[in-house]
Amino acid sequence: MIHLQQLTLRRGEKDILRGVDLHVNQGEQWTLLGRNGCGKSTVLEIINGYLFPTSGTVDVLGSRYGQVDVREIRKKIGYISPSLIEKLTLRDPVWEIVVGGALAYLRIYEEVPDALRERAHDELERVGLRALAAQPFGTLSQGERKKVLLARTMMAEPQLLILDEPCAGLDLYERERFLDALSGLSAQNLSMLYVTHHIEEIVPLFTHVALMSEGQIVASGPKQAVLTPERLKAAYDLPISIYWQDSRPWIRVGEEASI
Ligand SMILES: Nc1ncnc2c1ncn2[C@@H]1O[C@H](COP(=O)(O)OP(=O)(O)OP(=O)(O)O)[C@@H](O)[C@H]1O
Repeated sequence: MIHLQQLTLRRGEKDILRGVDLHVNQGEQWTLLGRNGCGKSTVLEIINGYLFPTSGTVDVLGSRYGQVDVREIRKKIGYISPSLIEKLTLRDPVWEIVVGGALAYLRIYEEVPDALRERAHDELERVGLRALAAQPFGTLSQGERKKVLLARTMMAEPQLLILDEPCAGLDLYERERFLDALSGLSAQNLSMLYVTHHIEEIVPLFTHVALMSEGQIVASGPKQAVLTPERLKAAYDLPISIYWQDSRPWIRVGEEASI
């Protein structure tokens, strides 16, 4: 699904990426963790074809970037970036925002076929928001808006879902509802790459973790193998205790590493 090999990205005097390797296979659901500024969003922008590495190779959904029209690949990728909400029109009804995902439009200016309108309502149903379909997008809570983005993204039937800190700014309740909605969407033919600062967001849905530090992936693989106190300490420069409950990790910052 995603194969990044030895990616580097240099901007001026700064090496933003310093040899990133990442291999995401079909049916795997990944989270990408790392401190502020370590290069996570840059990696996502490269995968979406908005940034090009200085060196290294990028293969996404079987195509090598540089040899294909990335706009074609982008149609198969659902990308929920922090700036997406700002591009949408707050007075548009929720169902129209969702329909826009199928047409790759930010606003709808044409008659929407009934079948598409129905699909938008079905996607809203999947994330538990059908009742809000006619409401202006701007009247929804932050958590509801994030779930609308999810429904919108699924309209394009992506094979890859890339989410950059989708739960940022959500309260505990909204965060859990969002993660439930995301878990409800998971399917064998959909892979995810989810960036977060919060280890407890690595719900059972997620199978793999990549840990980034200073422009490199310092560990990657099945989540239980990667999320060890030693590795987290190295990545975050803090003593961190971790314990698992129902395949979900919880952390505590502190010296006593044996919870
Ligand atoms: N155009 C640019 N020119 C110079 N430096 C840049 C440019 N774009 C990004 N950077 C730097 O690259 C580094 C990585 O940024 P990036 O946004 O990928 O980090 P991140 O891990 O997503 O951070 P955060 O968790 O804070 O969102 C940062 O230090 C940032 O300042």
